[in-house]
Amino acid sequence: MATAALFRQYRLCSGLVLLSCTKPLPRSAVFSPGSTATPHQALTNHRQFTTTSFRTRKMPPKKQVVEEKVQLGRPSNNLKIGVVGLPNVGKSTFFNAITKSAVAAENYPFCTIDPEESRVAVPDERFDWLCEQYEPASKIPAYLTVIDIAGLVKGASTGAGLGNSFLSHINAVDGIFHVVRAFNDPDVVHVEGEMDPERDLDIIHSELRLKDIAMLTKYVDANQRNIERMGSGGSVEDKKKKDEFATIVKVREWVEGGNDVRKGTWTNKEIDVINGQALLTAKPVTYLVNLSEKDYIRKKNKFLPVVKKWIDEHNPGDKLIPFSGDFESKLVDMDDAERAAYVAETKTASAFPKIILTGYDSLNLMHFFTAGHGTEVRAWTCRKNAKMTEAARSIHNEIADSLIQVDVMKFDELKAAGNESELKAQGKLYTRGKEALIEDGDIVYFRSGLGRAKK
Ligand SMILES: Nc1ncnc2c1ncn2[C@@H]1O[C@H](COP(=O)(O)OP(=O)(O)OP(=O)(O)O)[C@@H](O)[C@H]1O
Ligand SMILES: [Mg+2]
Repeated sequence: MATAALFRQYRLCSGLVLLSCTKPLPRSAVFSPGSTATPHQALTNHRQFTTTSFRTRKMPPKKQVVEEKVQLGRPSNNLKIGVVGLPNVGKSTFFNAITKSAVAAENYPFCTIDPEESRVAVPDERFDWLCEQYEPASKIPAYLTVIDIAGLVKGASTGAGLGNSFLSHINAVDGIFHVVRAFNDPDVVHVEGEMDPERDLDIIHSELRLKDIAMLTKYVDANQRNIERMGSGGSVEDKKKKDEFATIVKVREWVEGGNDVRKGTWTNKEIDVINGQALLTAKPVTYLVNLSEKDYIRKKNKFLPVVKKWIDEHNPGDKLIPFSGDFESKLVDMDDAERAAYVAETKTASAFPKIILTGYDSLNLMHFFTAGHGTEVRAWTCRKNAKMTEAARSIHNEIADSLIQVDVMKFDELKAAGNESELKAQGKLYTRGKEALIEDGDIVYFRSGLGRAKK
């Protein structure tokens, strides 16, 4: 009763103080139940504070509004990466080994026709540490979805090989693992005859670009007359259509100039238009160079510098990772002890952890964790720079829609503290609002209107 009365008084008094001020009060000036100052004294203190501070303090610089950069690609937490390349270069061999699947991977071109999809766990030492700490009944890592796609040949964009439809399979993925053959095995047929990774890169690169040009041209042809009819004036809607048309023409010129869409510098408005077109060369690419086992173990292959040079010239900044389909297939078929012995004997490790992490990163993905003692430790995938609400959406829409606030532990601080109770005792359990950005590796607890977020 007494507390309620005090609280009412506090609200009334502080309301009075705040109402009579034009500027927000500094913390020290606000009347509070614990303070010995009366509301009047608090206000006087505040006035003294503001009068002196006007003389001595400079006005803070105006805050610059930084426009958030729109990202190329789908804004989803469930992105997929497709394995692309010429026929018979080892795409299905790679897919089988990395996803521990068993799709047909035989020595003849167009062995794969329909796309195959599978998931691979994203390796993360932080996840392993959390599992040791929380001893959960269920351990669910983050996953990357990989899709094995049929081989492309020269002229695919105009229907050659098994046709244009294969390019539409690439349309359905968000990023590309481009497999380049650099193993020289006369028994494995090469669709172009001789080995020549530079030519192979040119073929895939130009087929993807030609398909984009065809899609952009289709748009231009369908809209040109309409845009011309609009003239220079027009409604807001007309202006929007004209801007969109101008962007498409600009993007087509860029691609016709031999460039991939993802390497252009685009404004946010242009990116919105590009994202509406699902262009193939807008997708991020990681180049995977398939070596013989011998070359992979000795870390030497005459084609590697050629591929590197090609990437630097055409798509600087894109990642190149050498691997060996042969070596990886062998490792997958071994049991743990055999694998460890083979890795030690050859002094060579699998390229897969690096490939998975690079692919995941190229899609702008990261993960955060939920962890409960004895229950579940789980890594959830979301886009980099996601707000708490978007991150919550990767768990459940209803949690995102009724999110109130989030308890956050930082992984490094948790590890340094040793456990959750010690971390809390150190005051390092943070509360974040739903608009705050989530960071890679955060261990979170979403507090939503639904009650406690399911772990
Ligand atoms: N690093 C390697 N060294 C030697 N042979 C390899 C290597 N990688 C794959 N191969 C062999 O190449 C052949 C073709 O492989 P795979 O079926 O995986 O190719 P693909 O790219 O999926 O072909 P397609 O486009 O026809 O589906 C298989 O016989 C496979 O064993
Ligand atoms: Mg295949």
